[in-house]
Amino acid sequence: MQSQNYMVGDPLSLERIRSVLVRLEDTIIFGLIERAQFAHNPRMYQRGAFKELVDTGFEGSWLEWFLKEIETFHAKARRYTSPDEYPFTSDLPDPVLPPLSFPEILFPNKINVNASILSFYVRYIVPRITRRATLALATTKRAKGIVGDDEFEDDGNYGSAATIDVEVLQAISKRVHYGKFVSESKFLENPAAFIPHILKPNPKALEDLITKPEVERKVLQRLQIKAATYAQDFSSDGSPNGTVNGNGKLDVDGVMELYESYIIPLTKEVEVDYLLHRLDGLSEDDIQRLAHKGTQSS
Ligand SMILES: C=C(O[C@@H]1C=C(C(=O)O)C=C[C@H]1O)C(=O)O
Repeated sequence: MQSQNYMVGDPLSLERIRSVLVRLEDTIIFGLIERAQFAHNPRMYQRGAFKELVDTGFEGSWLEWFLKEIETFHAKARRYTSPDEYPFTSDLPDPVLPPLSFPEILFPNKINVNASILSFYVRYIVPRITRRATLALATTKRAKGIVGDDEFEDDGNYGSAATIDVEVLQAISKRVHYGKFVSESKFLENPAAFIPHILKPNPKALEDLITKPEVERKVLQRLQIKAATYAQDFSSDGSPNGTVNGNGKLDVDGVMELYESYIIPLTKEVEVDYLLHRLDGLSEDDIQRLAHKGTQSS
């Protein structure tokens, strides 16, 4: 499985890299709209809750089992040989296809923050964006005289909801790990600015160098407009009919929180971690050449 994203144009053009991040906003927002159509279904995220049904000995959650099964197949199709694809599952099988020759764009690294992504998605994002569907379900069940709070958050759509969860998680993972391309681009633009804080590790100084407040402000401004627009319902002639009491297909504030509290900070964490290891294994001469190169690639 080959991602063409970074294979077209200058792979380290910051403008082109950012355009991929912008496009992933749509993928993530529409995935959240789809997930918001189902109830929270907390059982899906409880480790061991389905262990008598899934693989013997698998101690993970329903969602983690879905990830393992889907990523096992995708690994055989060489999805994770691409430098912009990162699995949530460890110990995946080797590809059945011969390796593709990817251009060596990123400095060799083993950064994978998917465990953090899975944690914040399950603990904070799913409960938040499924509130409306969960409330509607509880109202319906109460009207039918069904009692038992734990039932109120469960519509039984474990397969559909997990399928969408995997798609959203893969899009968030790609977006966050694209921070490596951002970092490589910024590093090669001005290696001398970064090298002192790598040789004498200073994560704060590196974070200050990669942080672009104006870019972040525009990301959040664009997201708010996109989420509010996509959250609307549209009448049969295509005209937007807004939202009812601010309730559209999606919790717009939830999307903003996802980016402001999780996606952007984690992207910057990836950028800084990538930079901290950017000189690993290089000789003094290599580093000196980099320090004097400026905007040429190393
Ligand atoms: C991704 C970049 O690096 C940082 C992270 C950003 C983000 O996650 O949206 C935006 C700007 C920077 O603070 C970038 O410069 O485009």
